[in-house]
Amino acid sequence: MVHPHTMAAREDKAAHAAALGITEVRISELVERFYEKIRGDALLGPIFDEKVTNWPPHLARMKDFWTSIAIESGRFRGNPMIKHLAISDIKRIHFDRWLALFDETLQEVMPNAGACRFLSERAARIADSLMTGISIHRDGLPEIAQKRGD
Ligand code: HEM
Repeated sequence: MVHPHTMAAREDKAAHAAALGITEVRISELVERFYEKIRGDALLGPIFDEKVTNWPPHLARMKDFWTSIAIESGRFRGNPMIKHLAISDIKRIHFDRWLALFDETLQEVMPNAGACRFLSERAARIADSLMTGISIHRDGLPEIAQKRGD
C-alpha cells in the first residue's frame, strides 16, 4: 500500500503542475527543443556529442526526469551525479550556459511566468548540487582541508 502521506504529496505535486499548466506534452516539447539548442551550442554541443551516441533514449530519460520533478515522482530512476562526475573538465561556465539555454527554452514552451520560474529554480538548484558534488569529488571539502592545515 502507498503510504497516505506519500499519496497526499503526490496529489499536491500533480495539482501544482496542473495549476501552472505544466503538462507531459509541454515537458516533451521542452526537452526536444532544449537538446536541439544544446547540440548546436559551441560550448556544450561537443561535450554531448562525445557522450551521447544514441539520442532518443537520452531524450526519453530526460522527459521522465522532468516529469518526476514537476508532475509525478518516481518516473525517473537514474544517477545524475555519477553521470556528471564522469565528464572531465566540467565547470561552472558549462552549468551557467546550460541554465541560460534551459531558461530560453522555458520561455518558448511554458504557458506562463509561474511555470517558467518553478522549472528554472529547480534546474538551478540541481545544477548547484551537481557542481558542489563535482567540486568536492575533485578537490575535497575545503573546510576539512583547512582544518588539516593543507
Ligand atoms: C554543464 C552542464 C551539463 C552537461 C554538460 C551535462 C551533460 C550530460 C551528459 C553527457 C549526460 C549523460 C548522457 C548519457 O550518458 O547518456 C547527462 C545526463 C543527465 N543529465 Fe546532464 N549535463 C549538464 C547539466 C545538467 C543539469 C543542470 C541537469 C538537471 C537539472 C542535468 C540532468 C541530467 C540527467 C537527469 C541525466 C541522466 C542521468 C541518468 O541517466 O542517470 N544535467 N548530462
